Amino acid sequence: CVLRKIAERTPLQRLLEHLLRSMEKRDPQQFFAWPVTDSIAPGYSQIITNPMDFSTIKQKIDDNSYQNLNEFVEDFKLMCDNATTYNHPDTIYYKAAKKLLPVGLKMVTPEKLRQLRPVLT
Ligand SMILES: CC(=O)c1cc(-c2ccccn2)c2ncccn12
Repeated sequence: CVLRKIAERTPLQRLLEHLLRSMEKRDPQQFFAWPVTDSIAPGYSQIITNPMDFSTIKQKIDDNSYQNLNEFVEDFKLMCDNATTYNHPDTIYYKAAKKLLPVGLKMVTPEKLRQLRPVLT
């Protein structure tokens, strides 16, 4: 029906949504769920020129903005790097980012991705 175009998912979108859900599970306090505001983080927008968070990644998946897996991984790394740039090492946000980065990167190793194929096709 031309009026209600159901958003069909490409295989890449299905892979990225699966990976995003897995990464979000490793952020139970939802520190990375939403954009960081200047009200909760003074001067944030002056210090962090390319902000990134899970909700923005989700929107980019839905908008089919990622051409490949690497662009998605780059945004995940950017999100974690922003947190270690803005926050001091003794903060919960810095420590959470330091823990989340390797966990997220392990999800996209060739070995892990091979295990995924049957599930996602
Ligand atoms: C990710 C990050 O840098 C962050 C998340 C938060 C945050 C996230 C959810 C609820 C409250 N704060 C935050 N607060 C102060 C300074 C930095 N942050």
